[in-house]
Amino acid sequence: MKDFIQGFLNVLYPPYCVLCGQLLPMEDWKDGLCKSCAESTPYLTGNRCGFCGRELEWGDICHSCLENRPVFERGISAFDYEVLRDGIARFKFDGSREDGKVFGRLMADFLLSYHGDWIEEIDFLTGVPLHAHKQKERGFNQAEILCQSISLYTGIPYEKDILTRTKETIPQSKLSAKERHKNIKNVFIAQHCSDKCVLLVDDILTTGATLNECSRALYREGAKKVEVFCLSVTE
Ligand SMILES: O=P(O)(O)OC[C@H]1O[C@H](OP(=O)(O)OP(=O)(O)O)[C@H](O)[C@@H]1O
Repeated sequence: MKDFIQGFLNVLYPPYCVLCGQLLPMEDWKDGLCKSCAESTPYLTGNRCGFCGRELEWGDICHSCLENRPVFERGISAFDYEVLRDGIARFKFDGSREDGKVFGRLMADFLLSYHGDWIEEIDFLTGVPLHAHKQKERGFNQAEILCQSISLYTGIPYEKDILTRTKETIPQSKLSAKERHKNIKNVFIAQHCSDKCVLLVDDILTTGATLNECSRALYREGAKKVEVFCLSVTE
């Protein structure tokens, strides 16, 4: 009976790979990934900017982070946004939380595989908050789902409600780079982070303005160190 119901659900909602979107026969479905993406997950590795994770030809910091030097200590991103564009849209805008849990699991795998040395010093993870109205409308906060999953697979504690977004802002995705910095200025407040090393999580880094403003708020409340971990970074 259970198999019958599962088979029926698979016809209604065929399983697909959260990374490439390919529809999958059940036997090829492996924890939300197709065989090819599971065997060769397109993580961002190699020489990367120490703040945003963009590829570098030389040096330690990309042009964009040199121009607007982030206040956070360092940062990493697991994927190129172009690879995840459709997947993030399914997660955030179609409400596919299960996809978000897989993304979080992949972030945990990326952290453990390539930046394992970060884990020891981190006191807790926290996510970029949505404004209460937007969270009600969306039904969830994408960063929270990522944090829960990262915490589950790495053992790093997840602390909710450390950051609050005090103003309902225009989505960054609708604005130019210059407007984004202005739009997000002073909209976050933080609590319960004094003397803590915080790993701040979000889904997309474009200008870095959002993560930077959250970091400012955390430092204002006495955080010892803020490090940033993003699911994806744009070109
Ligand atoms: O690096 P930045 O230039 O600051 O942009 C990144 C932010 O933009 C997106 O959110 P957005 O405000 O568009 O809202 P959303 O959650 O509805 O996508 C994304 O979720 C990040 O939080």
